[in-house]
Amino acid sequence: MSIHIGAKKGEIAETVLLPGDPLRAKWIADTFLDNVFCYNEVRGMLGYTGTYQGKRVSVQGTGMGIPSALIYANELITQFGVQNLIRVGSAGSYQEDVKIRDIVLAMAGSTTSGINMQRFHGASYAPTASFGLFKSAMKEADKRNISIKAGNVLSSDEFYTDNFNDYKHWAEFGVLCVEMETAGIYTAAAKHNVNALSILTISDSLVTGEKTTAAERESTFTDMVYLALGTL
Ligand SMILES: O=P(O)(O)O[C@H]1O[C@H](CO)[C@@H](O)[C@H]1O
Ligand SMILES: O=c1cc[nH]c(=O)[nH]1
Repeated sequence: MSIHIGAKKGEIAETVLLPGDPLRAKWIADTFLDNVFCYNEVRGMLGYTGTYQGKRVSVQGTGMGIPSALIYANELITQFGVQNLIRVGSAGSYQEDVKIRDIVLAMAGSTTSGINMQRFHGASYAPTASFGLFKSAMKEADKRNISIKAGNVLSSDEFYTDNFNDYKHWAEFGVLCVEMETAGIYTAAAKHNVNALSILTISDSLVTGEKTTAAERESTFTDMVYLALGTL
């Protein structure tokens, strides 16, 4: 057991899917996995292990934002030997051609978080996806005929910003969408020499104002889960 994860040694698989929402973790376990058991209820941040096509896999809620996600990423890697961290999250589109329910593979995670500025003494570190996981997800997307977008995403420290139009600056520099954890998870994975990938489904668009409902965000993003499970 670690401070925030109530699993015994060996109860968590080498590959863990990481939704921000713990109820999305439950939905993924209930919908896609066999032989499922719940290994974590600490703070309601549900974690499950099961099998997908005979292969062991876990799914663990991370909560929202880099500080919360880093607690789970660090404990999963250092206490439970996790090798592959695959975020399955929702994101807001910054680009006209990135539409609601589109899937984005995050090649890199820009961020407004201060964590890496502190760590690298004011210099700018570029957290990136693991190439192997990225290639596997692309291959699965081709196999399933799921169209994807890939590029830079913004991991923001704020959901509610003071100036809505600030997003346009990131958009001008090619950032595809905004979420709140990828840059932290990629950095933790790099530090510990394990693999990470963020697969994101567009839940709303800052460009058009369209939104999906909370229920939809919890439980209808099936293609992204198939891409994540396809990397096993
Ligand atoms: O749907 P999840 O995975 O939680 O991801 C996005 O949704 C939350 C904000 O509503 C943030 O965690 C953001 O990264
Ligand atoms: O962090 C997030 C997630 C979805 N949509 C947003 O606008 N921000």
